[in-house]
Amino acid sequence: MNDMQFTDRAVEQKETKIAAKDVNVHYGEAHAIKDVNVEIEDKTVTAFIGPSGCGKSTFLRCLNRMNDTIDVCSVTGNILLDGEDIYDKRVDPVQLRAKVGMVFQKPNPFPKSIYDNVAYGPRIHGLAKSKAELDEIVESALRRGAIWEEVKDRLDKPGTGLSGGQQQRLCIARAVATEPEVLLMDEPCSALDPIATAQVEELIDELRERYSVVIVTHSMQQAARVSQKTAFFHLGTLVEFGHTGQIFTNPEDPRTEAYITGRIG
Ligand SMILES: Nc1ncnc2c1ncn2[C@@H]1O[C@H](COP(=O)(O)OP(=O)(O)OP(=O)(O)O)[C@@H](O)[C@H]1O
Repeated sequence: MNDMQFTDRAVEQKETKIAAKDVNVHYGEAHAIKDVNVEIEDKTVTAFIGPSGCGKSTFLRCLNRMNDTIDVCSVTGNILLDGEDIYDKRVDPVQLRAKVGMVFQKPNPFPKSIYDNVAYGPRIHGLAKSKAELDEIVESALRRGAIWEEVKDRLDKPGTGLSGGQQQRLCIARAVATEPEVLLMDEPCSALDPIATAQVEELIDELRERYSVVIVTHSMQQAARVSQKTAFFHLGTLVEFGHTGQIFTNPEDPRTEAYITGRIG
């Protein structure tokens, strides 16, 4: 692990954005997440790592109630966003997902123009009062997605006509267009080539100035490059959570050490 680069060695404590308390997730009889407690900080990139099937994506989906869409899935415990329980029955999941945006493994632009991909969320949430205001929101989101320069002359062309890496940055622009507070990313680079991966990683580093970012990744190099905090999951349990540098260089739990040295997974 000595060849890894870490983004931020400063041990700077940020405010808690999301607090998970005693979270358990079942798919029918299968117990996928076991008593997870964790505090995710604002303006920080947190990486979820661990072997395939350990529950990273399941836990990520708890954070914006995406698991609600899976019939057999039940979630217990509390997940607080700025101290408010997101599973409270007064919370509208659609509003919640505007605040806690998500970017998926495979870029999934809508079959619409580049402009409409980004304008969709702001339109349904009534964020713009005029066409000029909507234009501004779209431009600003595409800039934050680091793709404005590449698409500004073809905003009316289909989003699906872009390269994979451009599509993923468009999806990031779409996610930030509704002014989220948290961005969840489920292996956002796994369908991208190394150049597009580097661009998205650079973008993730910029996004943390404004958002709390949580990224699921299979690549320990990626976790080391982009995150300040790392959570290691194993068999549905959160085994270890701490500063990325500490997790990779001086893990406390033998299971974490076995994973990062390639002995499990
Ligand atoms: N929709 C579902 N229905 C039933 N079981 C599921 C469902 N999604 C996940 N699981 C189960 O929950 C467990 C955790 O899966 P999950 O996808 O969260 O793991 P993961 O760590 O993200 O894996 P990977 O790295 O392979 O994506 C696995 O045993 C998986 O089979």
